[in-house]
Amino acid sequence: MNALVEDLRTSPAHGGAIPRPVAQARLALLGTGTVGSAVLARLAAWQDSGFAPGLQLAHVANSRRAVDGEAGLAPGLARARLDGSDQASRLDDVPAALRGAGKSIVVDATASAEVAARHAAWLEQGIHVVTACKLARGTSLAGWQAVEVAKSRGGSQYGDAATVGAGLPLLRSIRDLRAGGDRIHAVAGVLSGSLAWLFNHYDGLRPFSGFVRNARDAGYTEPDPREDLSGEDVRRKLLILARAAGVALEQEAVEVTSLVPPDMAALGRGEVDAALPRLDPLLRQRYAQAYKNGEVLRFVARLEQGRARVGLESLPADHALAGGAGTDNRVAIWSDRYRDQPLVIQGPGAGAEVTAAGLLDDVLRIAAS
Ligand SMILES: NC(=O)C1=CN([C@@H]2O[C@H](COP(=O)(O)OP(=O)(O)OC[C@H]3O[C@@H](n4cnc5c(N)ncnc54)[C@H](OP(=O)(O)O)[C@@H]3O)[C@@H](O)[C@H]2O)C=CC1
Ligand SMILES: N[C@@H](CC=O)C(=O)O
Repeated sequence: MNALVEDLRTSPAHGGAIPRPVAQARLALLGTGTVGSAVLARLAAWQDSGFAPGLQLAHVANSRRAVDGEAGLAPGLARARLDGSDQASRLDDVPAALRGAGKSIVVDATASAEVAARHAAWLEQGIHVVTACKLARGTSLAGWQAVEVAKSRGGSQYGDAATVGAGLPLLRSIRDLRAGGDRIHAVAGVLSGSLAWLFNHYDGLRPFSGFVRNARDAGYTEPDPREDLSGEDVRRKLLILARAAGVALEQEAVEVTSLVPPDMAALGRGEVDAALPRLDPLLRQRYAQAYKNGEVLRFVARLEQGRARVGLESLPADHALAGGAGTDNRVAIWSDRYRDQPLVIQGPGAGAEVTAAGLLDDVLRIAAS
């Protein structure tokens, strides 16, 4: 914490977390990797402190196994129960596992297209979906529309705060502005936590590929880091933001400039790590050019005048989009209200804990609604 700012946790006025009276809700957690494990850890801490006692963990699954708990699984023991389970993971089993008193909520902490393809069907059955995965709303326009239709047919809610900015109040702000009668004019910024981290750390001396491995090991990248490096993950985030802003873009409408050379894009997933050094020459050259101009590299997404694009830019170091540190996303939003000076939202845009917190904020909101 910044030494100039008083840490409120040490202030006598600080009362800690307020126990939250939520109506009963049954959760199915899909995915127990980087993000899913942090969801379990947060639920376990809540259980110990008595926060949100109405939440019950009814089903936990990864791609291989599943475990059910009619009376609720203890979040702190769920991983061990899952590892010892001989029940196969089957998405068809999820609705039955959620049956019972209270609201039913699927928490999608996977990067799976197969799981994303179920979101609309679950919503249509009245099961709420909270997701970190962008594949249902951030790919085809038809997929986005299917979620909208299913929500209204099922009277269900879709929690997507964690899909952009790892839970930063980006989608919420855009929706609140529109709900207040504003029109969004433009959105521009750094939307990738891993690419932010990479370009905040890369020094042009040590190989870029080494930094990619560090970002992956820290849990910032997608399970396949090419999703980040190719700009595809940022394309999805920009599409989700654009659609929330009222711009119904098809995915092909976003111009994406990838950092991944074609020979690396064609490799199987298991071959990617050894091939990462193929990134190094291009990045060394782009860094040297920017450095010579007194500039910095940032991977920027822009939605301006109906045009959407994503790619690496060389920006003056004092440019409005060049600020931030670590995994910070930094996004500027122009609207009727913020015409000259944009609304700027900045904060960590990747990482297990912030993403899990974003997911569970949506769970609490839905459970309490
Ligand atoms: N990491 C971050 O900072 C952020 C991530 N996200 C999003 O969160 C999602 C998860 O990312 P992350 O945790 O890093 O990924 P991981 O690869 O660490 O974990 C993915 C999990 O999904 C499981 N899975 C895959 N298919 C299925 C299936 N059909 N049914 C049930 N579980 C399945 C995997 O199972 P198995 O263990 O068997 O392989 C694994 O446990 C991604 O969509 C990502 O975009 C969003 C914001 C930030
Ligand atoms: N890989 C993503 C994680 C969050 O969505 C990123 O780097 O931003």
